[in-house]
Amino acid sequence: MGLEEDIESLEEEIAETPYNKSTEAHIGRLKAKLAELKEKLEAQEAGGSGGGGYAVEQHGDATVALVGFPSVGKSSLINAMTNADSEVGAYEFTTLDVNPGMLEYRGANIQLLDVPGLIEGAAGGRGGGKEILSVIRAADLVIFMLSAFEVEQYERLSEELYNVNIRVDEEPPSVTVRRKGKDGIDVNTSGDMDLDEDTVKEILRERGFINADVTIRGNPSVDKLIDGVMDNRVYMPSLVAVNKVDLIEPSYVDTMKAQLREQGIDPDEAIFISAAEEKGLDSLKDQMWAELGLIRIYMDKPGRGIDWEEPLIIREGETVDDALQKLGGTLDERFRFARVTGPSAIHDEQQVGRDHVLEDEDVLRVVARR
Ligand SMILES: Nc1nc2c(ncn2[C@@H]2O[C@H](COP(=O)(O)OP(=O)(O)OP(=O)(O)O)[C@@H](O)[C@H]2O)c(=O)[nH]1
Repeated sequence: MGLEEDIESLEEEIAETPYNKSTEAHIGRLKAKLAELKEKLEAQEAGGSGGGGYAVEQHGDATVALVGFPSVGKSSLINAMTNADSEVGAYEFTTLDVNPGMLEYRGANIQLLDVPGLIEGAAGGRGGGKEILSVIRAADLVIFMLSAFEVEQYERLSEELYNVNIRVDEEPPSVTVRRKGKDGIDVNTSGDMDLDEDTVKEILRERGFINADVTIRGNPSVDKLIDGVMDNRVYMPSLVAVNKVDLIEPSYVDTMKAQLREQGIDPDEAIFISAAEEKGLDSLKDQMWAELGLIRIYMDKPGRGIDWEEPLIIREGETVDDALQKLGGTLDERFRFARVTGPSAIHDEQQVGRDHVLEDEDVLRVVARR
């Protein structure tokens, strides 16, 4: 049997086995095996089509993937939000049918990618599906784009992403596994786990661990635990944008909101837009900014003063050291200390070291050796 058939028969077996305490460990083992086989298949396909996956070069400070069915308005949104002249890197995607645009917002360059092929069986690996998925996997944020008349499409979209191991708006489960020389598998939990130890052991053995210490925090499900022991899961935030709201009648709003709720989307968190009439775009940009966790650092350059026009863009939680890496050149080697004025500083011109955590709109001056 080929991998595909093996996967299919495992999926059938899982579907046919009732889930209860006495079958939990068995199901855990089957699901772990399934995850292994899928990983193998993925590696095989990536290898077969030109060697080791598709490295998508990152442009700008962050990348956002727009996913949605055909005709929901993805291209229109990219055109409305980006500057047509700044279509950096279009050549890279010509074979992938990915349509990029660069949005300049608060001094940051945010690359928007329209990935149209997703729904055409991408998760099953047909056509250019795999390449498209690797584009999404490399993104920092996913925007689910829905038409106001077809918000139920959300479910298919999120399923597709789940099936290719993209986890949106989920924290990675807290599972650490350390191999050891003997004594089998030892499971340590924080006490609130419902899964049996046997289930954990089955899953780990299936993953190839014979002797290991496993530490699990919280109360993961079988699927989450498997996520925690696999290497090919990616975690990213998402937003839901509902487009074409210019076309809906006021009387339809409640119906649409109810449909959103049925999909598990809080209507207050969805962003209602009209790409055609350029409405709601500021709010979308704002939310994107927040989800991406970008912050602006204004550099105070010797002899040139503070550059308020083109801030250095880094991420929330990053430090002076991260800023130095991003600035490049020899500043890193010559660094002596920095002076910070702004939200992260206790007082103006505070002297700080590499570990200092910066905040949005800090002014940073690097004092370096000559
Ligand atoms: N009324 C209205 N029409 C829109 C809006 N956004 C897009 N459209 C129209 O919807 C159609 C599809 O828009 P596209 O931007 O091509 O959609 P797409 O998602 O990129 O579609 P594919 O390229 O097929 O993946 C076009 O005729 C657009 O003019 C909107 O906000 N309001």
